Amino acid sequence: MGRSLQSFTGYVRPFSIIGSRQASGCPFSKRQRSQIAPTAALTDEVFSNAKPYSEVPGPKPIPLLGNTWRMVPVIGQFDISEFAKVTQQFLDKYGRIVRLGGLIGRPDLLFVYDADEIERMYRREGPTPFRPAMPCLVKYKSEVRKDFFGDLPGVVGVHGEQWRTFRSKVQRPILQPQTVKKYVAPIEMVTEDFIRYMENARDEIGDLPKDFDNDIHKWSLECIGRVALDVRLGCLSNDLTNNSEPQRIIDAAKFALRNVAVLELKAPYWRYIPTPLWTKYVNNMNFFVELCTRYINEALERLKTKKVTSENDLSLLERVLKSEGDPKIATIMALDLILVGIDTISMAVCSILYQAATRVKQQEKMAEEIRKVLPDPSKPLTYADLDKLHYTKAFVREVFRMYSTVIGNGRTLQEDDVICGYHIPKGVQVVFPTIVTGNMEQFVSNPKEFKPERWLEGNGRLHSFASLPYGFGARICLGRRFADLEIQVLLAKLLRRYRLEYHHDPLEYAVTFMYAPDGPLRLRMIER
Ligand code: HEM
Repeated sequence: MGRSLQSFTGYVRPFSIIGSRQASGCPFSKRQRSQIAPTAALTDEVFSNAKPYSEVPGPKPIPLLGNTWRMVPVIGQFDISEFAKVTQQFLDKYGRIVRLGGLIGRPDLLFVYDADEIERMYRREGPTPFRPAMPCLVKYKSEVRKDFFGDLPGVVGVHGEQWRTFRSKVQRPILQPQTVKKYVAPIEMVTEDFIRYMENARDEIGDLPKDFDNDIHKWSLECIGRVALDVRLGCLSNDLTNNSEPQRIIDAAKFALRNVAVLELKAPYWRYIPTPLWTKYVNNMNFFVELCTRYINEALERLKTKKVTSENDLSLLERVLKSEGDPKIATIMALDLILVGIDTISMAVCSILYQAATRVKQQEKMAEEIRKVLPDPSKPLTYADLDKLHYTKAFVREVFRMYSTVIGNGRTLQEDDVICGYHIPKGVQVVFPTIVTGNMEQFVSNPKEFKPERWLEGNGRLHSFASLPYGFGARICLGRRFADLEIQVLLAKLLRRYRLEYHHDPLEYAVTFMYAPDGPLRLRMIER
């Protein structure tokens, strides 16, 4: 299934004057820092020298049909599941800035393939960057369940002051390293259960089942339940009945993953009438809202009798409950983390494990590093241990560069701008296709070579803004520290004891919601 353009740009952010802010989300931020100063203010002169918007190259819309048809599988020449290739084709055919206009019922998309320009735009973002995202969710939050979400509907699919106010309430506890440190042991426990689950799921030669990607989803659900709801959801149990709550949660997450793109791209009629798929979507979302509400109420009850001597005794959820005094904030925070924190990490892990299994030399280097840092496999992991896994982190970073899980980010222009010498009007949705820019010779030396060392050695070209897996600036991924933690714990635990292999037809990458290997992920797991 293809991921909709709207969702694609959904992983983007807006504009303002941030000055010298760094790509703070990245563990390699020092190295990644760009040498290029953010461009000075856009003067009248800059605008008057700019070429008009109408001259930006790009596919010309056909009268009546516009350009939308080009993205529709079967009739158009661009298959949405091949979106990574399409974005590359745009660059090859039209150059570093491409306008896709005439899209029925939506603003133009402007693809920018110039890392310097991308940097400039990110650095000039205002305090409330606008990442056009998830129209279904926007309608659900702002219309269907306005009764519940009210004036502080969270961060995902929310913009302007409402976004800023909500984000400022939850950002500190979520992003503080102290908070994340507290989750090393809980995530390790979930991951140990997952590895046991994998051991049981293997066949006699050690191959994992065809739908192993579903199992990875269960692990990520279990992780997010532990982080956002303070519970073990029980998704990794081997004998779930159809009606059990964990199975219903798994089904709801799967439904969201598979149907949002269909709703947003193929059948946007829900905007006007409540189609059956839309009604199912609303019921599915209601299920998540009820689930979060119930677990947050339980956490609130527990908190009433919990002995707390310092902030350090509190979980992330408890900190938000205590500091905000409004369980609604904690519920909506949990909901947002769940909505975007399952597929992203699952798809990233599918990609990372597949790359590890098919790159023997690099996998062995990771295993060696992990063995060195963790000589005793029975000793619980610490944050300090994880911090020492430099090569392993570089491997992950290199997977993100070459196979960008979130294929791009974007921002809706809130002011007119000059990009690559063209005057671009406000309202246009700018797309930063990291899947392409991370692989451009101009910004990365020998981009076709898979080389984790490039993130450690500091020689060669590596433009900070060519590959930004978690976005940048005020709207940067809120779950990135947890995402890094979950990935590192999984690799440390798994590769410490097992070798991963892959003995089937090579998997192609496709945009199946995110960018990930498409097909049965039959990894083989062999004791070291
Ligand atoms: C490897 C996994 C992940 C990747 C590649 C990823 C990537 C991204 C990107 C590119 C953005 C947009 C940032 C921007 O606009 O500049 C984003 C936003 C977001 N992510 Fe992640 N993410 C991942 C995992 C997670 C997880 C596990 C969670 C939750 C625990 C999460 C929660 C969020 C939230 C809430 C936002 C919206 C932030 C806002 O709009 O204020 N992400 N993510």
